Amino acid sequence: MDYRAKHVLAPMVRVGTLPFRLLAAEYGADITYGEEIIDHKLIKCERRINERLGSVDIVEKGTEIVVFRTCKQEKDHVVFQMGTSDAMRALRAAELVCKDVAAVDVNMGCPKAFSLSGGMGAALLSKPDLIYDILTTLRRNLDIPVTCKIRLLQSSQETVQLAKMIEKTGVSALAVHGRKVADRPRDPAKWTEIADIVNALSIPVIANGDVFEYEDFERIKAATGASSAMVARGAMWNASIFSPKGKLPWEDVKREYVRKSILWDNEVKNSKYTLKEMINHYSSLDTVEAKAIGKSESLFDLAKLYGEEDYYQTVIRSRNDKL
Ligand SMILES: Cc1cc2nc3c(=O)[nH]c(=O)nc-3n(C[C@H](O)[C@H](O)[C@H](O)COP(=O)(O)O)c2cc1C
Repeated sequence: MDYRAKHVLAPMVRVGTLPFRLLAAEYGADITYGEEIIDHKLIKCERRINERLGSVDIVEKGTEIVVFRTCKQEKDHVVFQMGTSDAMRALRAAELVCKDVAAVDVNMGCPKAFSLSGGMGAALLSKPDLIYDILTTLRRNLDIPVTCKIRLLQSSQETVQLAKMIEKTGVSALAVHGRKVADRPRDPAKWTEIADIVNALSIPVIANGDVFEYEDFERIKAATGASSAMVARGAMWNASIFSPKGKLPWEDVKREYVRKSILWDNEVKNSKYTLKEMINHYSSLDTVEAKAIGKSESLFDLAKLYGEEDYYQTVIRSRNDKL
């Protein structure tokens, strides 16, 4: 996969499942990351072809719990992001998905207690030997590109040193979220510190942080010199941020997301979460609509809420015809 001059959908837990990734790609995203999935979870799974949906499902063995769903439409641009703290476990996990995705990425930026206590996410940033071990193990054993996503360290000098070590592992690209571990989302992303990394590396850098409009893709690239730009919240609120023609009304995007959730049988909790994030940004959670989402227990409930019952029934009929 080529990581230059790309507009990238960032990994987002709960948000970045198949319907959202396909939506972002339809609007113009060149590369779409899936939500982070922990290796411990993945190694308990098996790969199943889902004939009814036309998807590939990674399912927890002995259950119907879908941990990761993908399909051939996105095979050449979807990135599987993993949480790990162990090279061999990371490899076992990656082997389960590597035939169905374009690349594998390791999350080295998550500041949440769950990740840190498991030695994953940002905990890796202070363990360069372990980073080296994980990335070289994946790279030597997989036929697809391997990348990682980091946050900034305390000083720019330290981040550059780490980034150079990461480059030596042979990764295909490095995504940099321009915030430090202790920074909050409202703190401005430090584009100048991303620029320091770009200047020191030869591999493509994907700059991430505070892209909220289509024009910001070029602004962050110009300010950092990065090859590509990645967006999280700006896309979560309105996935049409990727469209060069400008954003569509968020209500239209929201409806399209509901339809895609139905089409790909998305986990309803994830659809509810994503819809609420959109509504909270553009309107309020204190609305009839938001409260009705809260009470919805199924995709059919969401279909009813948005007047998409006919679409829902058509999808179900066509799935049943495939049996
Ligand atoms: C809802 C949500 C979920 C996220 N989940 C992940 C994740 O699974 N893996 C990851 O590396 N970063 C995750 N992030 C961080 C984003 O990928 C991104 O680095 C951060 O939000 C900064 O980009 P932005 O300024 O465009 O929002 C998440 C962010 C949000 C808002």
